[in-house]
Amino acid sequence: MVHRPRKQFGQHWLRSEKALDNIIAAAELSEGDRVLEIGPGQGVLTRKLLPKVQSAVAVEIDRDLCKVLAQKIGYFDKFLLLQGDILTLDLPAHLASFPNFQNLNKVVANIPYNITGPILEKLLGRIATPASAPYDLIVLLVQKEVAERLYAKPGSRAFGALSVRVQYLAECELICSVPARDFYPPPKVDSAVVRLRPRQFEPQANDAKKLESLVRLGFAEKRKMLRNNLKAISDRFLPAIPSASLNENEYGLTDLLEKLNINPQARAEELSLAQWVALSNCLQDGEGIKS
Ligand SMILES: C[S@@+](CC[C@H](N)C(=O)[O-])C[C@H]1O[C@@H](n2cnc3c(N)ncnc32)[C@H](O)[C@@H]1O
Repeated sequence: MVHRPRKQFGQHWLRSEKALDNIIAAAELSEGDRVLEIGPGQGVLTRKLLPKVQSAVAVEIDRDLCKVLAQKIGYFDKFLLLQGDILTLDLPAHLASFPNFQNLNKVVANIPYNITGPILEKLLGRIATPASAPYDLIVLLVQKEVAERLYAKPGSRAFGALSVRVQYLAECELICSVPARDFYPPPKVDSAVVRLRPRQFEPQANDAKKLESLVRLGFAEKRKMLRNNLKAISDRFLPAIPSASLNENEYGLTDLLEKLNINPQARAEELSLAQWVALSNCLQDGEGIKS
C-alpha cells in the first residue's frame, strides 16, 4: 500500500542520501549507543542508524505507518517501534519491560516542524527544570530559521529567547543546510541539521526560575531596549547595591546594567549567556520576577 504523506503529521520524507549521511555522521554513533528516533516515517534514517548502534527506539504517531514499519525495518533484536505522540508518551513506562531499550543516550531525528519547541523542551527540559537524565547528544533536522536561532551568537539578529534557553542547556552547532527540494513533498521552507550537546552551563544561575522569567521578560519586545522590557521588575528585585550609587532612573536598572558592563542602551539580543546569568544572579532573592 502506498502511504500518502500526511500534512497534519508534518510528513516530508527526506530523499537526500547526502543529508542522511550527514545526520548519521553528526550523531557519532557507536556500538554501545541506544538511540531514540522521533518520527521514523518510512524508516530511511532508521535503516541507516540501526547497523551502527546497540539498539534504537522509534516513536511514530501515524498508526498506518506503524502497521508495516517494524516489519519492513527488521532488526527485531534491536529495534523497538512505539506508536504514539512523542510529546505525551510516557517513554520510561513503555520501556520498563525492555531492558535493552532503556537508558537511551542519543536522539537522532527528522522531526515534524510544527512541534519543534515542545520537542526541544521534552528532550532538554527547561532552564528551571532541566532534564534529569539528559541525552549525551541530540541531532535534529529542523526548519532552517529555527536552526539559526538555536546556534545564533549574541549580537546577531537570530539571537533570541529560544537561543538563550536552549544554549543554557546545550551547546548547539550547525551541521549542514538541507534545501526544501531534498524532501518529498518539499516543505515551504529550507531546513538544517543541528547538533546539541546537553551540558551544565557555567556559571550556573543561582535561581534558574528567576533566569527563565528574566529571559522571557527581556525578550518580550525585541525592538525595545532591554531596560525598557525589564521595567516590570520592581525595586524589590534589584540587587543590594549601595543606594548612594543608584540614580532615580529606571528603578536603578541602568546602574545595575553598567555595573555588569552591559550597555544600558543594549537590546536583549546583545547580551551574552554569561551576562544573562550575571544579571539574574544580581536580582535579589524573593518571590521571583513578576511578568
Ligand atoms: C518530517 S517527517 C520525517 C520522516 C522520516 N524520518 C524521514 O526523514 O523521511 C516527521 C515524522 O514524524 C511523525 N510525527 C509527527 N508528529 C509526531 C508526534 N507528535 N510524535 C511522533 N511522531 C510524530 C510523522 O508521522 C512523520 O513520520
